[in-house]
Amino acid sequence: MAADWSTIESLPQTPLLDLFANDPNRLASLSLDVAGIHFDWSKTHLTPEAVAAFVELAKAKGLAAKRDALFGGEVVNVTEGRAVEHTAERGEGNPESVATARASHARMRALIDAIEAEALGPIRHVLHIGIGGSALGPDLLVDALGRDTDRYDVAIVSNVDGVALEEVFKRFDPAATLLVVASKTFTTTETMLNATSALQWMTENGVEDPYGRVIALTANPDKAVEWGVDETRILSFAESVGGRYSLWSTIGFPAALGLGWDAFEELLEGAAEMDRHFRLTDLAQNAPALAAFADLYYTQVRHAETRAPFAYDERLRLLPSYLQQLEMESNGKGVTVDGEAVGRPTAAITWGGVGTDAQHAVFQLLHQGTHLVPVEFIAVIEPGDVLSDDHHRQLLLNAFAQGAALMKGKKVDDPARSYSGDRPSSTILLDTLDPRTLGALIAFYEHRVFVNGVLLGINSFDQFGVELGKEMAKAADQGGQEFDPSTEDLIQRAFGA
Ligand SMILES: O=P(O)(O)OC[C@H]1O[C@H](O)[C@H](O)[C@@H](O)[C@@H]1O
Repeated sequence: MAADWSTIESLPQTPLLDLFANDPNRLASLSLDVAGIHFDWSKTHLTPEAVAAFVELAKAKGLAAKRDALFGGEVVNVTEGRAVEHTAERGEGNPESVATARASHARMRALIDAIEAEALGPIRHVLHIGIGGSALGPDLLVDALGRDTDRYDVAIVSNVDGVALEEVFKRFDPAATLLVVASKTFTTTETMLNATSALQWMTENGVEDPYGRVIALTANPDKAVEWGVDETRILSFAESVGGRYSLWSTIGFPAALGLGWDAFEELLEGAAEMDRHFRLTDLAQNAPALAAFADLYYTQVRHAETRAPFAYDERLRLLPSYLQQLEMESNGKGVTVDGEAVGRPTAAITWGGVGTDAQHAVFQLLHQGTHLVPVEFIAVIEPGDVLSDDHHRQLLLNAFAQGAALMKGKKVDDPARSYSGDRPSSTILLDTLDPRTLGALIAFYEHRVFVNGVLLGINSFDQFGVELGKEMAKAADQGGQEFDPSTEDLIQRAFGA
């Protein structure tokens, strides 16, 4: 089979219900189970033939070699001349990098033991300050897994809007607060300003040695020292761990402290299990690869501009925003690794929400709107609540029924009340939501992003697109630079002459 996009573009476009009718084996061939997670792509337009064509394309794009290079610690982030080693944090990768990660985890564990033993005083509150990858991952973990623990009260603050910090100041006791400053670069404006204000709040409220209560999580320890953090409380991680891939590193500290060390280790083990699946399984049976094939089918062949994950589980309510950074910052690119224009759409816009809430708000567009939106349902079989079974039963049945309705549609005489159907969805069903399964789920998404990037020929691991806005904000702050009339007017209105 020719291994290019045209093969995939010329595949027959058969409606979903016909695909089921024509192939009694469809469900079995388009679903699989890995690491306590069931994946079902049978309600997408993928077919065994489409998968075979994508496997050929992946071969032509050198996916296997690129995957080996990723796990081998080679420089795959070419524009920044760096290896990409988040998998080493969970024990999978170049042995030297794995050893470095283990050593940094050991230091993190020792510090957590010391905090638990009250070496830094009677800590009850943990104020974690970071933004982007230094906040979204920890926030997801703590929110998803920390509901039933009373170990520590963890707050994650990212926004430079002082309102975000003030909310936490109102409920935290400064005398019992640990301040965690998380920044890979230790230069991010928002984080450094928030950290300074938090230190000031501690000082103003009588904490004698506020610096003694600061933990820094960073790949730039020198900057943390310069900022005043004692070396014994700097938990560094490797430069080769990207910001949006960093929750496995010491950036996961608030999760490890808030959930306990065993939970953090289980998270890493679950991710490692997905790593091994991704590294060792045939692409036709490989969960991250199949998910990426479905993504690419819709962006390239059906011209879908967005994709929408809906978490049918309150505990996973932060998953869509976590995925927005992971997917859009990684694959929202316009040039290939060789600097050429990609010439085809790259990442879909990731949006989504929480079920069942979203059904009563945005699902109208999914069922009858004019955009094709591949939907992803994420649900958990074991309930997170102890109320009557009705709650969880309603939650799951709604998720399943939505997928069925999108596919089946409904034709009636009144066009306003008709549903076209043939709208795709995939389902990700976790046995339970524990650290291990969540680790595997997040690693699945990471590798899916990687496969998308390789097939598109782009570098998923840089993010130069965020720089220009930062530069211009800095210039505006420093003054002396002339902007366009609109921007000048806005500055004038907000701050006067
Ligand atoms: O961890 P930091 O160095 O503070 O960076 C925080 C975040 O800001 C940057 O602008 C990037 O877009 C993100 O990828 C990064 O996670």
